[in-house]
Parts: sequence; structure tokens; C-alpha cells
Amino acid sequence: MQLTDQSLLKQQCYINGEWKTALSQATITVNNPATGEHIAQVPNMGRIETELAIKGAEKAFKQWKNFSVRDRSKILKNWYQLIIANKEDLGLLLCLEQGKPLPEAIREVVHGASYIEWYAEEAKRISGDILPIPAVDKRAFVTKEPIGVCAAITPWNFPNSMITRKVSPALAAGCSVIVRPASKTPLSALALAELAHRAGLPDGVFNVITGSREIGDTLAESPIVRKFSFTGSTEVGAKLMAQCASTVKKMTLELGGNAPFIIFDDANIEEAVKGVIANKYRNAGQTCVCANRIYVHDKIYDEFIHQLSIAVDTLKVGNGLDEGVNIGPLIDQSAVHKVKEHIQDALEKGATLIRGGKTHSLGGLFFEPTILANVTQSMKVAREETFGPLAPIIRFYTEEEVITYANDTIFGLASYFFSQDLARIFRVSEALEYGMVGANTGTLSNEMAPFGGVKQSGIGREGSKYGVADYLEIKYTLLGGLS
Ligand SMILES: NC(=O)C1=CN([C@@H]2O[C@H](COP(=O)(O)OP(=O)(O)OC[C@H]3O[C@@H](n4cnc5c(N)ncnc54)[C@H](O)[C@@H]3O)[C@@H](O)[C@H]2O)C=CC1
Ligand SMILES: O=C(O)[C@H](O)CS(=O)(=O)O
Repeated sequence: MQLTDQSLLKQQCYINGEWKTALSQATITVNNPATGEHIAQVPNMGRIETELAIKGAEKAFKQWKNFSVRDRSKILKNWYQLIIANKEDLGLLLCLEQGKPLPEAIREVVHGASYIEWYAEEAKRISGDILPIPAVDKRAFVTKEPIGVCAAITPWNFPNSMITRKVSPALAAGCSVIVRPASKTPLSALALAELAHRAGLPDGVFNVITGSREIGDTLAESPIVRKFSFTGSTEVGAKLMAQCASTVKKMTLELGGNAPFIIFDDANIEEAVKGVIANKYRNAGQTCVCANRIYVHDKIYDEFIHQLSIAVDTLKVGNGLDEGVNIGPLIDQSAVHKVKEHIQDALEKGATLIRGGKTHSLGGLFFEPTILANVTQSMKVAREETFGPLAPIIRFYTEEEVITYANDTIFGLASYFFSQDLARIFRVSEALEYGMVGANTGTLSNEMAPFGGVKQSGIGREGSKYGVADYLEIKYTLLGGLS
């Protein structure tokens, strides 16, 4: 791996300001999903190392919470500037360990850094309240204080921005953090730790530990860890929530999705096709906010499928390092299996294959961008999160019918629709049971907006002024004897 700054390839964990190997010397291999080649190895740590990290983070919290907000903000801004200055190297690490095309990987790095830039300023906007005077000899006020030691477990699909989206509000609030990244994609988190160290973050304030499930168990069960932030599947999120219950931790859960993408008969079809392409095939469809069901009104159904097919034909599948590639590999064989399972189930139940439908001729983990027509609500692809480059098209006839379809899921993360009727835009946006709604757009995320879901898609928000509140506790103080 040829980085401009080779020291950003870290193969040890960052704990209490030091780079460490596992006590057992055990390691985990990191492979490039595009080629299968071994690109690095990181420590396979467990309970003992995690407990050491927790102790160090507890000590560091006591120091970091007493930094002035101006000093915390300055260090976050240093970190932001170092990330931007090294975005090509960080993008290359990301592309090699996760597979997304290099330009898309660099965009993720810049997107991830935008949260640090945002929270560097939000640190200065954490304020409390002076309350009404309860009695002539008393004064009352509210202050907001950092929660304390925080833990974060992150997924493989956005190995850079999922780290910064959790760590930056925590640090801005004055907390210390221990991050356990996905074992498939740890290099981005470790490189971010190196740059945080260079930015002047005190030892123990930000820690990155790689290894076994024991890490998650230890973090979830520790009474010192007061906040747990998890991004990943609903199944695992629920398990962690149960584990954290024994020590009554505050939770942020960014979980699974099943996004509806509705195209009404009054939509601008060309714009809707662009929106679907930008949304559905980003990261090879491996995002929790990808359209999982595409509903198209009967009147424009055939025209939409025709135009979407033409657009899908222009997508290039390949190694993310190659020029012009739009879709990289899926993360592993189980991901390929799930896409195939959803396609097979749909075809057996009457769907029609319009484009793709099988492993790409490149083999390995590459999969053809796929379109299925005549899909129905009863098919697996409409009920489960596919997490792959599969666009299932479902026909609908009325607004009432499609809203019922769209809301018929345990998930409630992102939703989208295209319409040029203003009254309909307000009606549909208010009727959709989701944390986020995109109207006439297929992309939602930015650092100024509250990202998160309802129902079984999670708890809490990341990004915006709302994101820092999840790392603060409210304290009420009453001053008596002032007569
Ligand atoms: N709501 C959101 O913002 C996002 C949600 N996701 C969801 O995550 C899933 C895909 O990502 P995956 O990494 O495969 O999800 P996953 O839930 O299997 O794993 C997520 C992370 O949790 C770890 N993990 C798994 N089981 C664990 C356990 N029992 N204890 C502690 N840690 C455990 C994994 O190693 C990984 O680091 C999809 O369902 C997707 O929708 C992914 C990214 C963002
Ligand atoms: O993991 C994900 O799906 C991300 O949260 C999507 S986004 O924030 O990059 O849009």
C-alpha cells in the first residue's frame, strides 16, 4: 500500500496515547474486498486491554472536561485540518479496506471531517439556563455537563465518517471515547487516531481498540462507561441495548433501514432517475439509507423503468482504484448471498429481471447493478434490508395505498419521494413514519442535519445541534440563603 504518509497505516491499537499490540500478540487480518489480498493486520484484543482502555479514558475524562471550550474547539479544528490535508491517503486506506471507489472514499473522508468542523464550533454553543426565581432568597440555574466515558462500536460500510460522526460531538461535549471499529475495516479509525494525536488531543481522550466481541461485552458491562453509541444492524443494536441495561447507560443507536423511494405520477422522471441512481448504488447499495423499495405510480411505471435501465447501463463495476468505477465489490460473501437470496425469492414469486441479477463477470465479490420489476410487498426484498445494488420496483395506484405500503415496516430511518405537487409534498412528508424524509432528492446526509431513525431504526440523532445533546447531562442547581 503506497501512501504519501506511510505512517498513517497503523497496525496497532491506540490506547492512552500509545500504540499497542494485543497481550496475546494475536492479530486480525484485513483484506481488500476487491482482490482478496491481505493488506494489513491489527491486534485481536479482548477484555483485559479493554479494561485498561476504560481506566485510561476515565482518567483522561477528568482532565479533558476541564479544558476550556475554546481549547477543545482548537484541538478539534487542528484534527479537522489534518484530516483534510491527508484526505487522499485516508481515502486510499478506506478504498482498500472497504472497497468503495476512491473518489467516493475521499468524499466520505471530507464528509466525515465536516462533523469535526461542525462540532468544533458547537462546543462553544453548549449553554444552560437561568430559571425563574423560586423564592426571594433563592436562585436557580441549569448547566450542561459531559456524560463521561463513552464507548462506540461502528460498522464496516462507512469506516471513516461513522467514527467522526460519533467521536466529534463526544469530544466537543468534554467526554472521552473508546471506539471499537468493525474488524473488516479498522484502518480508517486507526489513521484518524494518529491524526488526533498529532492534533494535540490529550492521551486517553480518544482510543481505538480492535478485536473480539469481548471488547463490546466489556464496554457494555462496565459501570465506568456512561454512554454507548452503536451503528449497525437492528439485531446487534438490540443485543447491545440489553447488555447496557444492567448499568443504565445512555444509548445512541443508528440501526437498520428499509427506505421507501416513491415516484408519483406528477414527478420529474429524469430527476427521479438521477435521485435513484445517486441513492441506490452509492457504496454498492451498502448504506442504511439506500432505497430498499422503489414505488412507481402505474401511469409512469414503464417509462421510469426504461429510463432507469438506460442509466444503470452506464454504471461501471470494478476495483475502486480504477478510473471511472462507480460500483466496487460487496464487503463479503454473506453480503453477496443476501442479494442473491432476495433476487431468487422475488423471481420465484413473480418478479421480472430487467437488468443484472448475478455476480459480475469480474467474479469475487463484484455484483451487477440489478433492477427487478413487478415486485410486491410480500417478497423478502420488500421486508428485509438488502444492503446491495438491487433496485426492486413496485407498482402503485393511489397516494393512500403507497403511504400504507411505505410505512408497513418495523424500520423508520430514511424515506424519499419525488413529486412536483406542493400540497402532496407536505401531505406525504407528514404521513411518512421515518426519522428522515428526502423530497425530490436521493441524498440526505450533512453535518448540519439530525441523522437518525424512529421505530426499530434507532434512538438519538447524529449531526446538527441535536447530536451533541446525546453526550451531555443536565444539572439543576438551587442557591439558597441569599436573603
Ligand atoms: N443507521 C445507520 O446509520 C447505519 C446502520 N447500519 C446497519 O448495519 C448493518 C450492516 O453493517 P454491519 O457491520 O454488518 O452490522 P453489524 O450489526 O453486524 O455490525 C456492526 C458492528 O457491530 C459489531 N458487532 C456485531 N455483533 C456484535 C455483538 N454481539 N457485540 C458487539 N459488537 C458486535 C460488528 O463487529 C461491527 O463492528 C445493516 O443492517 C445496516 O443497515 C450500517 C451503517 C449505518
Ligand atoms: O451507514 C450509513 O448508511 C450512513 O449513515 C449513510 S450516510 O450518512 O453516509 O448517508
